[in-house]
Amino acid sequence: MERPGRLLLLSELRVRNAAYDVSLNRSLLTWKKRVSSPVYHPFRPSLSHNVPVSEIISVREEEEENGSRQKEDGSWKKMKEQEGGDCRQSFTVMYVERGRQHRWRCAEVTFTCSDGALCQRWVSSIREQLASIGSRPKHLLVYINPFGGKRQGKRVYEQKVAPLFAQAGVSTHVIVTEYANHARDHLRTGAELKKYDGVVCVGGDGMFSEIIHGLIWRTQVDGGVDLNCPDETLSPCSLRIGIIPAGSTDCICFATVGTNDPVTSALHIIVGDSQPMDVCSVHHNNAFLRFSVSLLGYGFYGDVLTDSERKRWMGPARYDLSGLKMFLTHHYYEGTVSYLPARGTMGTPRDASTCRSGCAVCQHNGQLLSEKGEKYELSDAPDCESEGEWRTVRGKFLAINAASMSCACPRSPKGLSPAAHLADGTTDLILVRKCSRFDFLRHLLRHTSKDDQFDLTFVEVHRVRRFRFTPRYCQSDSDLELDLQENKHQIFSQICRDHPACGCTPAYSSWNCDGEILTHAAIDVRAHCQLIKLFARGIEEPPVFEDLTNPCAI
Ligand SMILES: Nc1ncnc2c1ncn2[C@@H]1O[C@H](COP(=O)(O)OP(=O)(O)OP(=O)(O)O)[C@@H](O)[C@H]1O
Repeated sequence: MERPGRLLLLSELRVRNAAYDVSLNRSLLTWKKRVSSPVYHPFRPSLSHNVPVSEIISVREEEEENGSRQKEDGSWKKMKEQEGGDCRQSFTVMYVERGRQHRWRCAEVTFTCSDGALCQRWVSSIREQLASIGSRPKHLLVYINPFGGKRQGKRVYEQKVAPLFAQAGVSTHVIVTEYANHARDHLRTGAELKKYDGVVCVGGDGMFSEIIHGLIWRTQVDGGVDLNCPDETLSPCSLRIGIIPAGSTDCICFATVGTNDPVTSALHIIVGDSQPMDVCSVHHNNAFLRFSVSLLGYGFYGDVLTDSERKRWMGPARYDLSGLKMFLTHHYYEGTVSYLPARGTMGTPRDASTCRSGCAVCQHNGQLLSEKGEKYELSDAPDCESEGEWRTVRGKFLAINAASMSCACPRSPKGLSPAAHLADGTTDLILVRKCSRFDFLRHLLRHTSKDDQFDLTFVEVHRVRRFRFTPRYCQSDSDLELDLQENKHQIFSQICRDHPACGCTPAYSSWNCDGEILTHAAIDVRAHCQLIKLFARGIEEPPVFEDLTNPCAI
């Protein structure tokens, strides 16, 4: 077998009339400027460029005629007449270049050689290497929500994404959705999934949610899995999902790529990245309700969503207004939370390190908890507090949040649970107990600061595999009687849920499930390890040394 470092080609080629030694092996394309004086100069810009073959987008041949050169796409590009009038051939390599804040751009470099046959060898060698990368998608199914965010989805796709796919030789079948849940329903029944290597959604988090609901549902039906049974082992989806951000909330894209930029996302799709991701299933009384990949929030975040839905006409400003209103209203809710802690797994919610590209915690826990591995058995149902590993907490809560990822977004760069992982098979259960408005404000402000979010006496956090919530009014009569003896005042909240005009705290809130309101408050949530895969690689650590002087980048 060929070793990755074996040299495939080494030639002297020209870049902008300067001589370069250019080499290609199975993993790297390198071009290094020939210097007349070998004396080391500390301030001379770097003269060597390395591009991993995995990050080459495409290579195209340029043909010269009478001092001009014709691109393969038929357009003409003026070139300086070569001295002596010798006929030269050139080819252009397009590759990924990293910019600031995890943005990727498409850069290109044109190599010129005097020998046409040599030029051909270079082009076909690079193409051979690209073709041997099995993870790159060739056929994609694309859904565009034309009404997401600022209604720019179609334009963003056509102007920024489609040309890149065409250059990289990726063919697409594009469906512009005509109504809500069009993409979900098409994936469930109509789509011929065998024809594709991946599904791309152009839109926001709501659109992504449609895609995963369609894809996971279809995978379970094809695999004979009963989604209504919360104890079923779900079948992982084989098709990867790409997100081209074009919504008003693009948190999933931000959390998995590190930026909300359509070009960056398109390049991650083209190079065939793969980022596994956990999905939580939400059930009520043995009936499937929804999937969640980011935030399940009861109390504060549920109320903000419910209120903001009534203010849709305001646009994204509605979230600020509803947030302020719900903060001032300061409702708290009673109930029982039972949870199954993650045992034997790496990482805790209070770790200083965060989930990054190639995360060791996700890799370790992924092997331990994978849906197919079944090495980790979930304990029996929590019928009584002492059974199995289940733990139970009762109380009055301002917020109950389950974060399956950090939930970082441009507004809250660290997110609700900064150390949560994308693919470790767990969710971070955050309980914010009843406290003063001032304390709750301190808690909320920590989403935007560097301070430890959980270092507050009224906040507790648990990394869990599964949890259940029962609001107080759903508890058994005997539970209620016991509670009423403890605090007679509670009976009014029970009455007040039917009489909101009296102004007392309502008895129950709603769950905000990735931006959708759930119809039931009593839910059973289970994390499914690495159920889906995205065309992403997680957030990359910034390079130790960045070559900012690359003269070939455009
Ligand atoms: N053609 C369509 N017409 C109306 N609604 C659609 C259409 N296609 C998709 N939708 C729905 O629009 C909703 C919002 O879409 P998306 O997430 O792309 O944008 P968004 O601006 O981020 O939305 P929001 O912030 O309101 O969640 C999704 O829940 C999706 O089901």
